[in-house]
Amino acid sequence: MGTSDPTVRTTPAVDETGDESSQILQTRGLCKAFGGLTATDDVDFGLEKGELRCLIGPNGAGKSTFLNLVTGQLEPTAGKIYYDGHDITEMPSHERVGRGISMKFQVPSIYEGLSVAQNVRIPLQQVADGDEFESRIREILDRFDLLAERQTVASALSHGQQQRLEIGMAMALEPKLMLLDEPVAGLSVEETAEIAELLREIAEDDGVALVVIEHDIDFVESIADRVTVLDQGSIFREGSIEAVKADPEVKRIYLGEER
Ligand SMILES: Nc1ncnc2c1ncn2[C@@H]1O[C@H](COP(=O)(O)OP(=O)(O)OP(=O)(O)O)[C@@H](O)[C@H]1O
Repeated sequence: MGTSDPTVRTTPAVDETGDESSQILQTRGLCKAFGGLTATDDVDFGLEKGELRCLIGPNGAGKSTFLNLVTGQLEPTAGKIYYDGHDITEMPSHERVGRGISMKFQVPSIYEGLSVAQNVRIPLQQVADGDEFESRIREILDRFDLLAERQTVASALSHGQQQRLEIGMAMALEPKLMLLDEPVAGLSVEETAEIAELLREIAEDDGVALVVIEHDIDFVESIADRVTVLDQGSIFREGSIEAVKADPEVKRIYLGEER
């Protein structure tokens, strides 16, 4: 599908010269089929280090499938995934986490029966020394505004606090790439604004690259450097939020969907 707007690309930013140093993540020809259904269709995706990219598209467009391929939860049918210059297509999921790819799922995957501090301790055990635990836990809880709740059992937190806790747990792993599936679904306006600010800080201050699946276009507008639109498993458009929002073809694929 073509467009006359030069700020909107119909093909993604893949560096064919082999100079991949500025990109933390690339996929080439990535495909995933579930039986006869192609959920990811020949996706060439490129993400700069420290970039905050939003992934949007209608229901069933293949957004979650794409993130699950990057984390290794799903195996591709074809294609390659490169992370920080290395081919990780065959790498097991836990090893990808160890190399700095962390995922935040839509439903908070926290340990509900444990305290807030104990939750943060779990990922820290993978990266920090024992004598650093207490100071690192305090640092993370302070940053994610959960210090007063350190002894609170996680199930008693508000939904917004649980989302912040899970992002804090993901940051405890010192990632280079964080993938988030609808991090503000069901949150209040205030909680959404807090998460938006945190994600911008994580990209700008920590230099972590983020891919965020999101349906809320106002939230996308408030955080994204660039936007990738998926439709029927393929990249449909890619560009600035302004250009993508103004594209009549993007509006067309969303027609009939409540946003
Ligand atoms: N494990 C699976 N087995 C079979 N089909 C699947 C599986 N996972 C996803 N699909 C199908 O693949 C397509 C893409 O699904 P996916 O969840 O990636 O889309 P999405 O863009 O994240 O959608 P939504 O916005 O509704 O979450 C859908 O048609 C879905 O039904």
